[in-house]
Amino acid sequence: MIEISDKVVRSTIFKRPSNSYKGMYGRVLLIGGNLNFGGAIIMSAEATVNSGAGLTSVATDINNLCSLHSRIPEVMFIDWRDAKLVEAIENSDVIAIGPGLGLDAQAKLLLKLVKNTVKSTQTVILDASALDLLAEDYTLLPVNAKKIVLTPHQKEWERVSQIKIPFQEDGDNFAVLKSLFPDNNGILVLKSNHTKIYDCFGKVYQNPLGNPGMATGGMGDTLTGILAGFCGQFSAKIETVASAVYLHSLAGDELFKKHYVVLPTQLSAKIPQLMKQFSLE
Ligand SMILES: NC(=O)C1=CN([C@@H]2O[C@H](COP(=O)(O)OP(=O)(O)OC[C@H]3O[C@@H](n4cnc5c(N)ncnc54)[C@H](O)[C@@H]3O)[C@@H](O)[C@H]2O)[C@@H](O)CC1
Ligand SMILES: Nc1ncnc2c1ncn2[C@@H]1O[C@H](COP(=O)(O)OP(=O)(O)O)[C@@H](O)[C@H]1O
Ligand SMILES: [Mg+2]
Repeated sequence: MIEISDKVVRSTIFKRPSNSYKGMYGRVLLIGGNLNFGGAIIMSAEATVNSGAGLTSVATDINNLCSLHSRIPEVMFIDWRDAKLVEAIENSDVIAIGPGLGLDAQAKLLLKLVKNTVKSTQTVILDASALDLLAEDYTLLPVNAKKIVLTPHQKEWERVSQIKIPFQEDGDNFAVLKSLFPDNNGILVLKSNHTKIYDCFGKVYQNPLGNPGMATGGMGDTLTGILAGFCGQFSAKIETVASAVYLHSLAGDELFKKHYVVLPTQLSAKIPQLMKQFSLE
């Protein structure tokens, strides 16, 4: 097991060349946010924009349009019932699906659409409701993607893996990963107070940072947004995923020094400044 350190983050985040343009830093599509959980996908989107994605789009329920645009004008909106969504999936480098998605027929349809549309050049992140849908039907896993990142909290992983909490053996998690991803293209971010990240080749990173102030709804949605931003800009490998997890907790720890509770949106706002520091070190 490797403990994630500043060094991993420094090797991930690079100084941007002066001739940079938005097309170089990833087209990210986030899918989620039903009538009840619109805030979840808005928090993800805020994190994706703050973590430097070149272009961020959100496919969500039409009722979220005004709140999304008034909160984050940098983000483009797609009605998730619009047929244009297929094109949006095809044109994205990273697709993250799940925050606030829900478990109804529309949610299943969207996950199936992602599964049937993604190609071997794209990265897919599955979080929250998408993981619960996956636990009910493993054929929904978008195995054609170049990389598939699963980001369950403990309960979600229990449902997907059918291993009971507490997860004591890394070997059990590797076995499930191997069975889900015969092409070895999966990464597992098993979230907890000491999040662990596994690939299919036996590598495991552990996050030394984080704090109980982060036990706030939306904190995982925010991590998903950062992961999507990082995978869009930097290569979609385990070190990039580990860097996103580490930076999320580092931002949380900075806030926790002076705040009893760490708010996901305040954490997001800290990300650009931290990325700057790591790009200079
Ligand atoms: N503002 C919003 O709109 C929010 C919407 N959310 C959405 O709500 C939907 C349901 O997600 P939830 O995660 O609440 O529901 P889940 O039912 O998946 O998880 C909560 C349950 O898991 C148990 N649990 C055990 N270990 C846990 C651990 N380490 N961390 C978290 N829970 C643990 C809890 O006790 C609880 O019973 C998802 O679509 C999610 O994205 C949440 O992300 C919270 C914020
Ligand atoms: N006590 C804690 N210590 C460190 N990190 C925590 C703690 N509680 C929660 N977190 C972090 O917050 C996030 C919670 O994710 P999740 O449960 O999916 O939240 P949500 O679905 O509400 O957005 C994870 O990244 C987890 O590691
Ligand atoms: Mg979550």
